Amino acid sequence: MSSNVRPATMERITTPALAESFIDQQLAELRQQIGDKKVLLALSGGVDSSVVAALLIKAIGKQLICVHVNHGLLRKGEPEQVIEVFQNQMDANLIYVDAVDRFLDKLAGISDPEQKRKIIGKEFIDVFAEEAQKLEGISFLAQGTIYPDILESDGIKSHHNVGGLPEDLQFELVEPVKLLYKDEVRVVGKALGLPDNMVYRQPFPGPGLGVRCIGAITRDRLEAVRESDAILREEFAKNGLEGKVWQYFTVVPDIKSTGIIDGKRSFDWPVIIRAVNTVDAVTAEVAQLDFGMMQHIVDRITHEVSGVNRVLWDLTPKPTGTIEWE
Ligand SMILES: Nc1ncnc2c1ncn2[C@@H]1O[C@H](COP(=O)(O)OP(=O)(O)OP(=O)(O)O)[C@@H](O)[C@H]1O
Repeated sequence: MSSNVRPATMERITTPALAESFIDQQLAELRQQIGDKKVLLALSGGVDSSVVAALLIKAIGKQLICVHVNHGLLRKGEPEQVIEVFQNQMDANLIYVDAVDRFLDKLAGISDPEQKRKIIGKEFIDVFAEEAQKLEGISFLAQGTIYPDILESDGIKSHHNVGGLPEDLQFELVEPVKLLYKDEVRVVGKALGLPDNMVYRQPFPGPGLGVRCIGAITRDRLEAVRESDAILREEFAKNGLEGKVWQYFTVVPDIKSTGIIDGKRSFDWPVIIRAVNTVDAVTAEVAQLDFGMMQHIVDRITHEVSGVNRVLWDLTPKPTGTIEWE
C-alpha cells in the first residue's frame, strides 16, 4: 500500500468481519513488500505501534524486531505488559531496553517543560538509533502512522513517527495502518487479539509521565505520579468509566503542604486529578463524576501513595487550562 490517499470507496472498518478482511489483505501485501528481509519497529505499547507489531508478527514472525524503550516515564505495568503480550504470548523478537537511569539522569534538575520534552525526545532517538546500529541486515522500519498523521502533514510526505533518525539509518518504511482512523485501528487491534486495555488505551503524551511530574523530575515524586495514576485508572475501570471518560490522569506539582498522617504532622505533596471529555482535543470539559467515587479515590491515594497528604481535583475546562499541565 503505497498511496497516502484513502480511496473514497474504502469502507470504514467497524466490525470484526471488516477487520478480518483488512488483516488478510495486509498480510498478503506485507509479505509481498518484505519478502525474507528484516523489519525494525519501535514498540511503545500504545495502540498504533502495538497493532502494527501484531500484524507484522502474523505476517513475517521473527523477521520483525521490536524495540521497547523503558525510559522510566511509562505508566505502572506498561513495560511488563509489552513483554507479556509480545514476547510471552506472541513469541515476538523483542528487545527490551532498560534506559530508566539514562533518562532520569539526563532530566535531573531540569524544570523547564520544553527542555524536558526536548531531552526526552532526543534521548529516545539516541537509544533507538543505538539499538538499530547493533543490528544487522535491517531493510525496513515499520511505523504506526495513522491517517490523521498523514492528513496533518498535508498528505504529501508521510508523517515520521520516529523522526530524527540519523542519515545512515534511513530505512524503507512499512506503514500498514496509515490509511486507518484511530477507531478502525482499535477494531483491527481487537481482531488481532490484543488486550482491551491496550486497544482502548486513552491518549498518552509522548514524554509520558515526565510532563505530569511538574518541574524538575525526582524519582520519588515520579513514583507518586505513577502510583496515583494506577489507582485512578483502577477505580475508573471498576466504575465502568474506562473508554467513557476521554482522558484522566494525575499530576504531582513540586510543592508541599502541611497535613496529618497517623496522628503526626506531615509535610507532603498534593496529587492533582484531571478527568476531561473532548471531541477534538481543541476544547475540553471536565467530566461530571459521582462524588462518592471521588471521595473513595481521594481516600485511596492519601493512604496508599507515599509522600502524599492531599488530593485536589482540577475543575478547569479547556480553555482556559490545557488538558495536560505542562
Ligand atoms: N517507549 C517507547 N519504546 C519504543 N517505541 C516508542 C516508545 N515511545 C514511543 N515510541 C515510538 O514512537 C512512536 C510515536 O510515539 P507517540 O508517543 O507519539 O505515540 P503514538 O503516535 O500515539 O503511537 P502509539 O499508539 O504506538 O504509542 C510510537 O508509535 C512508537 O513507534
